Amino acid sequence: MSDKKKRRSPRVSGEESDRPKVNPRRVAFDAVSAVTADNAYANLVLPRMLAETDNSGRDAALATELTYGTLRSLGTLEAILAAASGRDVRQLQQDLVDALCLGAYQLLYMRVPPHAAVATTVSLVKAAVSPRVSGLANAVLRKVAAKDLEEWTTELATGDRLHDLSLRYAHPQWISAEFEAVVGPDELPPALAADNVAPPVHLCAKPGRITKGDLSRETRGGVHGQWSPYAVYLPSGDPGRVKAVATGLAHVQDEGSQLVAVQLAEAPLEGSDESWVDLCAGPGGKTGLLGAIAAQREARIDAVEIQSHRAELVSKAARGLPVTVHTGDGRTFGEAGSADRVLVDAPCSGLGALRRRPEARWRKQRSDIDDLVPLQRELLASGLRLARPGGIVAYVTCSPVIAETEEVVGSVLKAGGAELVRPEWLTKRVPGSERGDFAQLWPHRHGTDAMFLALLRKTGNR
Ligand SMILES: C[S@@+](CC[C@H](N)C(=O)[O-])C[C@H]1O[C@@H](n2cnc3c(N)ncnc32)[C@H](O)[C@@H]1O
Repeated sequence: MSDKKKRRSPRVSGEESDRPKVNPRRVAFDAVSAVTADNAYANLVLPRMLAETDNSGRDAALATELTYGTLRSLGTLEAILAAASGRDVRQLQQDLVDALCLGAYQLLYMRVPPHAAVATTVSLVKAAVSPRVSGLANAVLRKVAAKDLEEWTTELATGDRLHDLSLRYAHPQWISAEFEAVVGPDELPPALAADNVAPPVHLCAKPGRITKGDLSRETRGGVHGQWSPYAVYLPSGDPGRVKAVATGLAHVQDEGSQLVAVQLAEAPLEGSDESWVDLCAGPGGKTGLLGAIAAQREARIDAVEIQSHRAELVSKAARGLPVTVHTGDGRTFGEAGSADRVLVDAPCSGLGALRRRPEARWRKQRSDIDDLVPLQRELLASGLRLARPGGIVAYVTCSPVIAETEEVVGSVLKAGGAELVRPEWLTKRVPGSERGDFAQLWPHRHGTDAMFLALLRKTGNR
């Protein structure tokens, strides 16, 4: 993404409120601008803009495809625009770059006829950027339109495999390198491609509250998930409108997140099994599922979250379940040796969920991971401190990156007092999920987020 230059806020209300309807391309432009100029999150800002501008049905679908697709592909679009314009796009004003990226996305990734993509983008530039640069926009987009995506990526290829794949599949090269270190070179292209496909909504039927069958009937056409005993795939529509979701009997949760939570509950354990801890609980997806399982087993959960607004979300997710929510630091929480099962769902880079957050890949940097690793180690060490001898700790990340996963676990194990347990409930259920002694799910293999799980048993005092 090019350098962000501050400028006016997106115009979806106020000055446009007297207009009967805002064009979906303009909505997409405003959403992309809010992301590039104001660091907004597309999945938060776009639904609000669509509602405020009365866009629904096909118009909303077009605005969504334009916004999410453009944001996902930003690095590749900017590289192509740089070649077509003969200049570094960072020299151009940001709102012009946003409009050009939207136009280039329609030319290269959608079936919009070239004359329509160019004409509508030039009109957008005139209205939303400045009539002075509409000629430049027209000239650049005509050059972009002269080749298709395959021809552009071939022309811009350098022969460096990782660079060329990153360009083709629109990922920063450092992320491709991190994925390749786990899946290897042959599986890298499908792993990258899967991040460019919007995921379906997965629901979790809380055990003891509603069955999968009843939930799928309520969703009218929802099908049972492939892996999790509680997953239902929502065919379409707003999950908030499903009655079971609105009443808390079910919740939205990626199937991979369900699997790692259930694996903690399914790990063999000798002795007492009544005191569970969820050490990084917000916003409460896994607490909700584990809380429902705990209720069936007469166990109870202490759920810890450092941010108070996220702790409130956990309380909401756990309503009616045997869960006590604490706002506090998981590194210092609780009494050593008191817990039978502990979940450490650590804050991480989130590189396993890039398909859900269109702009995320361009915002993250490798140094973010270096900043997270010490906290991840401390939280895992704290989880082991809380576990009683023989107790089980699940270390989970929504990232496959080696530094956040194997290396964190390896360094904490070095301190002694714990051993690895193979997550067999999960790996037997889900082919292709074994990663040495750990479990690793992938969007391209399993249709889930790329969740990592390590199971540890406390063997002595720490
Ligand atoms: C990956 S998210 C957890 C997702 C959650 N388990 C779920 O399934 O909905 C990590 C959470 O840990 C919280 N967190 C970060 N540092 C923490 C700390 N020191 N103690 C407790 N929670 C922390 C973050 O605020 C964030 O809500």
